[in-house]
Amino acid sequence: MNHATGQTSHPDRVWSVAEHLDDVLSKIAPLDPIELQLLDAQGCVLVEDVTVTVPLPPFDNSSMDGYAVRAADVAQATEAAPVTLTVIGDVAAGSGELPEVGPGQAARIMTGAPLPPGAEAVVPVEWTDGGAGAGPAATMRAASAAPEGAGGEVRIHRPAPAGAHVRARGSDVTQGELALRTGTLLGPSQIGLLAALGRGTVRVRPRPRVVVLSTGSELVQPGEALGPGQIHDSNSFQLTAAARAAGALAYRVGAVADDAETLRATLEDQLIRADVLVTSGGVSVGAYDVVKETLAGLSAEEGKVEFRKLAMQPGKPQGFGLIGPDRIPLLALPGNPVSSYVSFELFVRPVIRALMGLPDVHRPTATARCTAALASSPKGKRQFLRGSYDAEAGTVTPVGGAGSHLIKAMAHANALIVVPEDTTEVPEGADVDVVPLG
Ligand SMILES: Nc1nc2c(c(=O)[nH]1)N[C@H]1C(S)=C(S)[C@@H](COP(=O)(O)OP(=O)(O)OC[C@H]3O[C@@H](n4cnc5c(N)ncnc54)[C@H](O)[C@@H]3O)O[C@H]1N2
Ligand code: MOO
Repeated sequence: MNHATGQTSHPDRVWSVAEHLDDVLSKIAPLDPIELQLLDAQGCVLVEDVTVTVPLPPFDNSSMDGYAVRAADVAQATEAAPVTLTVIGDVAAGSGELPEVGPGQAARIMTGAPLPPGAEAVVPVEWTDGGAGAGPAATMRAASAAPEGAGGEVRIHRPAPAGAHVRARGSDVTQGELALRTGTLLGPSQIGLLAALGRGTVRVRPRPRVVVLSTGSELVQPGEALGPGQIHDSNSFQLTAAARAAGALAYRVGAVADDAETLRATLEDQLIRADVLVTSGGVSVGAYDVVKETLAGLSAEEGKVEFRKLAMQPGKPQGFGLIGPDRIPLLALPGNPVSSYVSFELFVRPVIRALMGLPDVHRPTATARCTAALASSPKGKRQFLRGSYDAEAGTVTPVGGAGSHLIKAMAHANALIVVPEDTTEVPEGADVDVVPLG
């Protein structure tokens, strides 16, 4: 369709991969941000600047299990001439009430516990006798087994200047500081920081809800026996898995028979829960190509889906448009299993990532030395062959042939080999572009 005029392009026009992709992406805007629970926001893009309301750490605390002391008290301590201090109590992590450490005193302190008033440094337990009166201690005894450790005396073997083994309030982030900038992709450590800052929810672009439905009267659900002429529906599983791998929340709808009314009703039902609709099958030129038949004839109110021929192999027939009251993007992919998967990688994955507001919507490409000759790529078409890519060796080996029904070869490949439109043959050992599939 021409955006300016709303006209449909000529049915004989052949679109390049880039033209189709540009047209699709030009109609996709990132989803509106929503507030999500932290773990639901993993993999999403942050849509707010997160500033620090409580510094981290929120209070001065010990980085070691040991004794909180006054620096001057222990300045002269050596193992030969230890300094003896009176232990006034325990400070455990989470302690609210803190003892005041006066001259000649120490408080036994645990990692993460607040530094009590009066104390300036922490002497690790290994630099003391641990209160046992013998040589250097290796460890503290559990308070439950030896409550007397919270009192008595401790001999300090080494000095500790002010600040030693103390993690100062705000030494990680200070109040008012920018912790995470809008546009940040939330991975595990960003989620950890948000939690540390006390954020229970966060504003992000959500994962798109992708509804996948396959069409074909020959399709049978895996697990069920095949009758004559039937095959198992593999596309809806492959595409749903691919949508999840791309970051979407994907829902698989059972295969729909080649019947226009059923397809129309199913699409109407699914529109409510979809940010993207993906169909497979029924887009070529056969007498039962019901996706094309149904969607090419939508009323202006229902939306518009255009069916095109692309200069690519596999994946020549493609449908794309916006349907329903909310104008939800619909991508109608060809039914051949390799065609539908390659089409997903090229067109649906970027749509999902654009909806999520991710900066890199396309997979990176690499150059690799092809270990075998590639013969007879169709002239004028961009061909996507399946390959086994070895990043370390910088090589790619074709897996299976060009047939778009070769499901096993696809499953044994880890990359697509791209043969440009003007190339029909690639000699063994030549460099080719590859798209590694993660
Ligand atoms: N006369 C012509 N015939 C065909 C042309 C053409 O230009 N002229 N194009 C061919 C190309 S290229 C493709 S790709 C396919 C696309 O066909 P459809 O999108 O209409 O898909 P179907 O006819 O429904 O199915 C094709 C093939 O794939 C199998 N299939 C379909 N759905 C599934 C599924 N969910 N799981 C597993 N396998 C599936 C189906 O049984 C067929 O074998 O058209 C060519 N024909
Ligand atoms: O274009 Mo079809 O997708 O080659 O098999």
